[in-house]
Amino acid sequence: GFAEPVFPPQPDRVAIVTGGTDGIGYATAKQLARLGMHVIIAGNNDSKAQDVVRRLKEETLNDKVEFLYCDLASLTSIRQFVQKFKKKKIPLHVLVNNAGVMMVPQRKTRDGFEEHFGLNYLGHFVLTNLLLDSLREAGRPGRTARVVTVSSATHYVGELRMRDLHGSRCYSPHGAYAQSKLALVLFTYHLQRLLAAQGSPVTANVADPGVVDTDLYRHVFWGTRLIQKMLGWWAFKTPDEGAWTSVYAAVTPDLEGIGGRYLYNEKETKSLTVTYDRDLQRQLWATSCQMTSIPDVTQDTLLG
Ligand SMILES: NC(=O)c1ccc[n+]([C@@H]2O[C@H](COP(=O)([O-])OP(=O)(O)OC[C@H]3O[C@@H](n4cnc5c(N)ncnc54)[C@H](O)[C@@H]3O)[C@@H](O)[C@H]2O)c1
Repeated sequence: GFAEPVFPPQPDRVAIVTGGTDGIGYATAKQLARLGMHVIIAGNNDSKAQDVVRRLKEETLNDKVEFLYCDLASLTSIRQFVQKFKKKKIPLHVLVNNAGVMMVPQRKTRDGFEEHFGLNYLGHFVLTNLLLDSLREAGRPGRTARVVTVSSATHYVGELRMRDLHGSRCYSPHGAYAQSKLALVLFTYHLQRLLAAQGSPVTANVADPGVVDTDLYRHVFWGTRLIQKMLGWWAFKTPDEGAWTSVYAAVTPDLEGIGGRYLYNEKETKSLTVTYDRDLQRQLWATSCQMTSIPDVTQDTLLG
C-alpha cells in the first residue's frame, strides 16, 4: 500500500551518498540516479563497488554513477576521498550522510575513537566540514545545496556523555549507537544555524528512515535477528521505502531553503528535547573540532 512519491527530475545535479553500496544508501543512490543526478557512492566496500555501480547503472539507465573509496572510520581516508572528489572539478549539490554501523562490539576506529561515535558521527562531521566549500559554491538562492544526515528513532533514548564520549567507563553497544545518532541531530541543527548565519545557500536536515529491513541488524541479539528474518517483510520497511525520507530531504521543492528539520515519513517531527539545546550543540561541535583538528568556524559566527 506504499505510494511512491514523485519528485522533479534533477539533471545536472551531483550527490554524494555515503554507504551507498547497501541497504538504505543503495536505495537512496538508486532513486537519486533515477532522477538524473550524477551519484557518487562513498564507501568502504571495495569488493562490492564494481557490481553495485553496474547494477545501479542498469536499473536507472543513468551512466553517471560511480564509487569512490571512503572509510569513515579513518580521518586520513576521509581527507583522501575529499581530495579525490575535488580533483574532479564537479559541483556538489547534495551530501547524504547515510553510512553507519549498529551495536558493534566495543572497538575503535583508526584514530582511536569508539566506533559508533567515530564512524557514524565524527566521520560525517569531518566529511561535511571538508565539503562545505563545495556545497556553498554549488548552491544558490532558490536552489540551495543540501546536507541530509540519516539519524534514527534510537536517538530518542540516547544520552550524550560529554565526559565519556567513547564509552571507556561503561560501554553498551546500544547506548553507543544511540549516542552517535543523537550527536548527528545536534550536529545538523548547529550546522543549519551556522549556514543560516553566514547566508550560505546550503541547508541541513535530518532524515529518520524508520525501521528498515537491512543488514544493519547483523550485530543485534540473535532473537531479534530471527524476528527480522521471519517478520521483516511485514513489520519493517523495505530499503526503497526507508530511503524516501532521505530522497525527499535531498530533492523536494517543499524544503527549498528550509533546514534544521527532523524528518520522518517525509514530515517534520520533533526530535528529542535535548537536541534543541544550543549550548549542548555548541559544546559538541567545539569538542568534535578539537578531536578531529577541524577549525571551529562557528565560534565567532554563532554566539547566541
Ligand atoms: N535499518 C534500519 O532499521 C535503520 C533505522 C534507523 C536508521 N538507520 C540508519 O540508516 C543508515 C543506513 O543503514 P542501513 O540500514 O542501510 O544499514 P546497512 O548495514 O545495510 O548499510 C550501512 C552502510 O554503511 C557502510 N559503512 C559501514 N562502515 C563504513 C565505513 N567505515 N566507511 C564507509 N561506509 C561504511 C556499509 O558499507 C553500508 O553500505 C545508517 O546510518 C543507520 O543508522 C537504519
